[in-house]
Amino acid sequence: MSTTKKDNSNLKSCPFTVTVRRNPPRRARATPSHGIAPFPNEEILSEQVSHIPSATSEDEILKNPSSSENENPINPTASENENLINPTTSEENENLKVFLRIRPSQPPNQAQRVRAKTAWPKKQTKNVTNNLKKKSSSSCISMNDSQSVTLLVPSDLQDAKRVKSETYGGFSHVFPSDSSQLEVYERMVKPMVDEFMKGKSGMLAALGPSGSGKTHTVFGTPRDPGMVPLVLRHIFKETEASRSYYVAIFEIYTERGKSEKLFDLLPDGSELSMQQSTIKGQKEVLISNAEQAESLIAQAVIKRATAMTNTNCQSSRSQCIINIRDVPKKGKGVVNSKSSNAVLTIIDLAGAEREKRTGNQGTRLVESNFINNTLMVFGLCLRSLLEHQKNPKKQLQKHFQNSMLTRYLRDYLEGKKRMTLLLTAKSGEDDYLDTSHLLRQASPYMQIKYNEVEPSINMVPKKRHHQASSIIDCAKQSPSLAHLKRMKLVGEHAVQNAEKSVEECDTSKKDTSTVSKFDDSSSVPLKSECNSHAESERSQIIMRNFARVLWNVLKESNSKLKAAESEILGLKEIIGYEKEKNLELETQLNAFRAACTCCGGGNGKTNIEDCSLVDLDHRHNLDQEEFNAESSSFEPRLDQSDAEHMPCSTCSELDYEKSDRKLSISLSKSGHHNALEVDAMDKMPCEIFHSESSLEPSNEEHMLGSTCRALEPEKSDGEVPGSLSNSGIHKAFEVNAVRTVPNETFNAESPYKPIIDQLAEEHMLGSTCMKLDSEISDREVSVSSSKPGHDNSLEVDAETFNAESPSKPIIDQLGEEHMLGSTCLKSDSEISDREVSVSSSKPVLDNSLEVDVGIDRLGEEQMLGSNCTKLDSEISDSLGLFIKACA
Ligand SMILES: Nc1ncnc2c1ncn2[C@@H]1O[C@H](COP(=O)(O)OP(=O)(O)OP(=O)(O)O)[C@@H](O)[C@H]1O
Repeated sequence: MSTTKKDNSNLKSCPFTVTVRRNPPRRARATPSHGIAPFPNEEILSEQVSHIPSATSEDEILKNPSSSENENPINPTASENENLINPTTSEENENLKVFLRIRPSQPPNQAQRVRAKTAWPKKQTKNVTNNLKKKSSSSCISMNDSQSVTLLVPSDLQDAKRVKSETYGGFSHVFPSDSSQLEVYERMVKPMVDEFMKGKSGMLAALGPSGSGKTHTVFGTPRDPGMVPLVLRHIFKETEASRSYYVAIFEIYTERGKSEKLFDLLPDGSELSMQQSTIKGQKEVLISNAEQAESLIAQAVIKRATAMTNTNCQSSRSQCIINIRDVPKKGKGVVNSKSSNAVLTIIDLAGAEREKRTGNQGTRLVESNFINNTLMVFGLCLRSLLEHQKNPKKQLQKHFQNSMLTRYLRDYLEGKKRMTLLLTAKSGEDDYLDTSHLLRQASPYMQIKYNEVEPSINMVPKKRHHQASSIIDCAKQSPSLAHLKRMKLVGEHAVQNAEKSVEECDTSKKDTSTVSKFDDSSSVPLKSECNSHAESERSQIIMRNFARVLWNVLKESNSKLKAAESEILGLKEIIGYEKEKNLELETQLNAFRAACTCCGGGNGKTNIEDCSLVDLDHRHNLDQEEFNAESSSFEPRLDQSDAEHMPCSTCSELDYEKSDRKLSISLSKSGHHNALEVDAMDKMPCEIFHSESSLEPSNEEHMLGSTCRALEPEKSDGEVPGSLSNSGIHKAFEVNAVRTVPNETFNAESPYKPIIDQLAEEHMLGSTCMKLDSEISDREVSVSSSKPGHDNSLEVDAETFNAESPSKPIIDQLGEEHMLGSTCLKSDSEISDREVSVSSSKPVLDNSLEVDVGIDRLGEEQMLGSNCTKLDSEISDSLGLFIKACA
């Protein structure tokens, strides 16, 4: 009652309320002039309430429904005051009925509790908490009369957005927050049920934001049953012995937002499928009493997908559809005039959700998107229907195709069948946006007219009579012609009815798809004719569509085939090219082998003259596998890809101008360690080679490239042996340049080992691995690369005459690539005689090339390709050529 008082006060203030009409189509309709009480004052309301059966009088209502509607004192639509309270006139029946139910605001502590239980605490911002405090203190919606409401803008929004209050009218009825389930049933659902009992199909859909009371209205609670249980109670009270009902209940749900799915909510129900507007495999349960039906519904509700959100602790995550179908029982030749296949559909739509409000995340958010999307499509369908009705030039859009729900409800959404909408709204201040959105969206739907709805049951026998009489003739004609002719007999809505009858046949077929107990003696011949007719048409359509789809698929696969063919051609070309390349490489390899043989193979010392014949320009093209396969003691092992440019620059530059010398370079790679060791052993009194340098992995990159070592054995004769070994994972490549000159001036040996990390090797040798200038003294320089296990090391040892300078740059695997590639060694032996030996050995798993230059797998190709060993051999041209050949 307190709410009523509040509503009354709101009513008084109504004339002073500024009404903002944002969009003309949304404008509230003028209040009908035919004597609607402006607002149900307290007396009227109390009178109404007294009429509305309480829990005790419920049975009473259900006891007397068989009495004529006009005699039913409980049904306000039939009472004398009907027009005063419920403005549904025969005219208005043409329109889509939109009811509005306002949910009572929750007590603050209850609201708090709901949120405390929420699964998404993170999204509870300060604003929400503040709003919570304000909540229930004031209402955002006030009833003007039983058909209109005013939406009051909360003060904070008023200030911020200068939004004004809005009035929405024209509702079939507005249920205040204190209205009971029975009242709602009586006013809204009972007329539908009555029509259903007469054989008219009908549909009721509950629409509204999350937590606004849709599920409560549709299903209710055991103590306060909702529309579905009340409908079932009603129909079973009224049921004649010859009638039975089938109940089907299913939901449309999205699983992780992937696709929409249908689930049968009946016991033993499973996933269903949908073809066009028909649900396949849907079960129906024959119910014989209200208790059985209610327990069935209760079980289904338990099975339904629900989850906790910030707005509702048990929020529906799916669109739930309940079908109650009226099927006449087998009678002994008695035809029930009321027999029909009318279906009463009640839909509890999932609530529209605003992310801010619900605080949904993850799966909930995906579901939320699905729900909102479906509702949007639902709204679009109705809007399109409205626009089409207003302006027939505007085509009826096929929005219904965009969701399962709308596909299923196509007839309703295209205005072919009557539907009723129940809008549920929350009245809290913080619910303003939700409520405003709902009313703005849905209130125009009440302008939708039903001019082309299916004929009532009274027409059916008539129509069927005509049909029956013409069927015999029609059977002889072509099915479609017969069909059209048959439809012409129906009357002024001939064409419409022609379509409808086919649809009806379809629908009846749909409806009876899974029911085995169907029997109607009166309509069996007609039905079977109709069914076969529809069946053939449908199968034609299906076949046509199937052929079209098949054609498209074939076209697609044909184009794919063509693309694949052209790709194959391209690949063939590449293969041909690769083969050519391979052949070329093989010839080079053979030439190389010949050259190696001339060197005596293995560790034998190089015959410079012979080796000079070997052309090393293409060594980087040599395939490593081929190398490995037949590498004897004299085979440089080249890396597949990394070594490509290594020899391109200056692997080693040796100037043997005056002195004898020995140069050895070795690269080893073992375990996870890569090292490039450069040992320069010179026989010079090597002040130069007294340093030992170990390079950290990260910094190694250019170290050898820049200042590895410069050796210039210019005066002495030299011997340069090089070796590369590669054993399975173990590879070693050694380059030794040994120059022996009787002049034993230098006793210093300078083995210096810059140790370079795998990653850094790439450029190390690429720049200036070593520059050895042994201008005066004889010396011995050895460069070796070995790679045992996963360990790579490149060692360059340079030994001068007597002095041994321990300088070993150890370079890691990846760094080898350019280290040797640029200036690994540059040896110029201009003046002195020298001996260069190149050897590569590979005993099964072990390859070693003991030449002057030894390069690891990764680095070999480029190293030797460019300037691995650029021997300025004015004295011996063949030396340089031979070292190239090694690559
Ligand atoms: N008229 C009402 N009287 C009493 N309680 C109500 C009423 N309407 C709703 N409620 C209560 O409000 C809560 C939310 O209602 P309900 O679950 O029906 O909302 P909903 O619109 O179905 O939400 P969703 O779309 O998230 O499923 C429930 O606890 C319900 O009992």
